[in-house]
Amino acid sequence: MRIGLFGGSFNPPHDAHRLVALTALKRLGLDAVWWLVTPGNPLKAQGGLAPLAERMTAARRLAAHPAIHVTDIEAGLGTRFTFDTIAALRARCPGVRFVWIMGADNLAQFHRWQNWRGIASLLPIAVVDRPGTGLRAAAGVAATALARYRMNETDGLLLPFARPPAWIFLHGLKSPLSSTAIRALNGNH
Ligand SMILES: Nc1ncnc2c1ncn2[C@@H]1O[C@H](COP(=O)(O)OP(=O)(O)OP(=O)(O)O)[C@@H](O)[C@H]1O
Ligand SMILES: O=C(O)c1ccc[n+]([C@@H]2O[C@H](COP(=O)([O-])O)[C@@H](O)[C@H]2O)c1
Repeated sequence: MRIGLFGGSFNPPHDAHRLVALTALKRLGLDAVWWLVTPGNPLKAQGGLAPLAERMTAARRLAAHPAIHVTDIEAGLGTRFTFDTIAALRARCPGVRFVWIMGADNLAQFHRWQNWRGIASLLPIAVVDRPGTGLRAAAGVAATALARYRMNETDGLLLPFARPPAWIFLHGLKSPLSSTAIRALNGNH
């Protein structure tokens, strides 16, 4: 089993989340993508964060795909830091090949995540391009530090089997959508 882990605030979820998941499913040859709806991103202020149950319901409605599973696994595990979540999932699912999926904006600040080098040594990572952030991400601290482990974009199907550290930057269809913009439209910052 090859499973993509796509963590996010999903506050609210939008079509770009679905596009990222579908891109990863196809380009990495995954069996499924699990959306890990976070109880709260450790680096983001929690003001304005909708309740987890509300974000779960909206994410399930939006995902609507047999290979996308929307979960609140981090609430169940009692983890918030991605390193802890991945370590717990790997211990529970020894036969599964997990891949971490994130947008390019998160690669740009990946070096601020707790034990980010540890995350990169636990599992392969797929970064999906995002308008306005791709160049900054590709030249950032984490991308530079991990440069020698970057795989060719055409080798996506090999990524789930690669020994970490290993990562890939997927370009292709890009969506400008963001939860921030949707909250602003709804008058809810
Ligand atoms: N338009 C997009 N293109 C590529 N990746 C995206 C896009 N929107 C979100 N992502 C990625 O999806 C994951 C979850 O993102 P998140 O739920 O924080 O959405 P967001 O739109 O970035 O929210 P906010 O605007 O509140 O920061 C992250 O890895 C993020 O990089
Ligand atoms: O572990 C960390 O230190 C860490 C710091 C920032 C973000 N994350 C995770 O990154 C994922 C994307 O978060 P977000 O808010 O950009 O959607 C989500 O699963 C967060 O828990 C994790």
